[in-house]
Amino acid sequence: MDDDDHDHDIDIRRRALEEAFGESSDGDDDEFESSEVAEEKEGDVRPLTWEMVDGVKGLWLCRSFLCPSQQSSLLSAIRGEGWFDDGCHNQAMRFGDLPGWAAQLSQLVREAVWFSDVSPASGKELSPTVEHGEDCWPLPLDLLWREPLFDQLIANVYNPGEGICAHVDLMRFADGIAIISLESECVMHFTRPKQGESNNEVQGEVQGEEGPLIRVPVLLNPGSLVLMSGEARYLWKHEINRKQGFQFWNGEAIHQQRRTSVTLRKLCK
Ligand SMILES: O=C(O)CCC(=O)C(=O)O
Ligand SMILES: [Fe+2]
Repeated sequence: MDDDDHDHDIDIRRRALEEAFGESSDGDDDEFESSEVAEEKEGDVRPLTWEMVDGVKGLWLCRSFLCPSQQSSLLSAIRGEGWFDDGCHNQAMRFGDLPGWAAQLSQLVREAVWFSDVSPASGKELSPTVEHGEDCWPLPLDLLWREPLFDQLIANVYNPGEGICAHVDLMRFADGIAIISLESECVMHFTRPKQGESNNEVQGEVQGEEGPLIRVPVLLNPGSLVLMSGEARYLWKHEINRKQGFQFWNGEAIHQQRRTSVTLRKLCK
């Protein structure tokens, strides 16, 4: 991509971000936005860098997906739904037409993929352009351009110590799943049985109940976006174990606080 193309792309992305987070003309309370975000728009557009997670094909992480003010706006929008007001519920699901803020979030996911930079850390310093293969996109393009991109959301609130057991998301959901993390950071583990291909690319091996497992930890910082497709979505289980003694990153225990996440998926036809 030459400099002109790059500037043009940044321009498009800036406009897209303005549309998603800009001053609301219809006064819809449903939307999430903030004046800080509006100020940020005047300045540089933050580069959205994507990392391919080593060893887990189809797993991508964008650590800088939402800046702090966007994270606060999103949290306020979620709280504004009143789903968790009674203190008894820690999960809410919506199908079909998503609230305005979730539709905007979906749009931001699409833009984050379309205007992505693949991380040099992954050893593949590529900007995805048409001449590169599908593997260079954080989400395969047929999924990226489906309509709607997502029609189901789950908001989860986890208190310290609470997580989610190892699972593959239900087959009623199509390929291409997004997870946005807010508040406390945490480590999500991806696991799959050791037998099979691509064993030489793995970061860790442990003994699971069903035999040896390949285990790949991923740090989900607040504001990060995870995308799972293909093998990451269908062959690997994901899990967050926040019980005492399980949340470590680089040898250090993670200080746990409340964590909120939004998972966006599409129902199969
Ligand atoms: O809360 C998360 O980060 C993951 C949620 C999840 O995996 C699910 O709801 O299927
Ligand atoms: Fe899941």
